[in-house]
Amino acid sequence: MIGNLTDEINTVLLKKNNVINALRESEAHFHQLFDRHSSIMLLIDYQSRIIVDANPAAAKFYGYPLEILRGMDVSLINAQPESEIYPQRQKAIIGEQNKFIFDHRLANGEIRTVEAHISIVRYKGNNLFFSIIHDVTERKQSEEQIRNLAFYDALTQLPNRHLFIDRLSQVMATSKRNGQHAALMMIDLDNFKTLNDTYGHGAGDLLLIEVASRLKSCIRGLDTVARFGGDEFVVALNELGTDKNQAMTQARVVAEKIRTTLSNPYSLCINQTTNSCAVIEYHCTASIGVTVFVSKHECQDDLLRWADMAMYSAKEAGQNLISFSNINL
Ligand SMILES: Nc1nc2c(ncn2[C@@H]2O[C@H](COP(=O)(O)OP(=O)(O)OP(=O)(O)O)[C@@H](O)[C@H]2O)c(=O)[nH]1
Repeated sequence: MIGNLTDEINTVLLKKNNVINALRESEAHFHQLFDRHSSIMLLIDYQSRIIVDANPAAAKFYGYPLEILRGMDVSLINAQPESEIYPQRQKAIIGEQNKFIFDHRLANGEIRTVEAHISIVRYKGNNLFFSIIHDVTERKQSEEQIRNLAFYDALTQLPNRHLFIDRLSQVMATSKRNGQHAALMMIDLDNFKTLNDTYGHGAGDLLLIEVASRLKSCIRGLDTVARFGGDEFVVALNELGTDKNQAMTQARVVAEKIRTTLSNPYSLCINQTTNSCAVIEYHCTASIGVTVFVSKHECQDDLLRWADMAMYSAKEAGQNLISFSNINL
């Protein structure tokens, strides 16, 4: 009887030892993998936000000695405010999301964009984030460049026609919702071709860049200015008054500001191919067509056509003028 019991106890103890050995072996395997892997890996206690463990690849990437990185508060690495990190952390804890984009600060102060693949592991009795980090800074920059090429004019950095059409839809939707008027302006430079023909394309480019900057200075943050192409620019004014006459006056004030600002002399640096640069003073004006609308039944094409027609009326009436479309009023 006692002999049987001793055998059973021995069997249980043997099994327990086997389990402990297996666990130790598995932990040793994990650590070997963790230490030798070329991917950046962090184990973070998500309660205290302390980096419990980091591998040599992480130390190399972040630029801290391993013994400093281990035990460091992860908020020293996070370059974003806690208010942005907190909701992400909660999603990782409940397993709703496991891939995140963060800005991480290296020891030398440089900010890198990283993609963190996070899973929850139990390690030495604690629940930890096991985070595998990929540096995606260059990829994000390329994506940003592609986005810029698709939506922004390369010369002036203003939104292009594509982005403007989208913004105009938003302006129309806002007007439909709140009953406030909005305005669309078509701005075309007068005799711009002469500048290109006289001083070269480079001088023309400089003027277009300056025009873009002056246009931006004439509008509010909620308005949009874009380059439609060539020497043609467009402006959308948002949230003008609900009263038609008031909205017309507001649009006229902005159009007049644009007209006078653009007609101020331009200092252009020509002959940029050589090291010397001759500065010329150039005068250029613009013809402006305006359509003021409260979005009910109008479609974008009509608005653009009306503003365009008004702009041509201004050109035909002698240039450097503002003309209002009255079709939709
Ligand atoms: N420098 C430069 N010129 C451009 C660019 N895009 C278009 N152009 C030139 O802009 C000019 C536009 O021609 P028009 O619309 O006839 O210009 P305009 O002389 O202002 O004529 P009006 O509008 O009737 O006053 C052409 O000479 C184009 O070659 C650009 O990116 N840079």
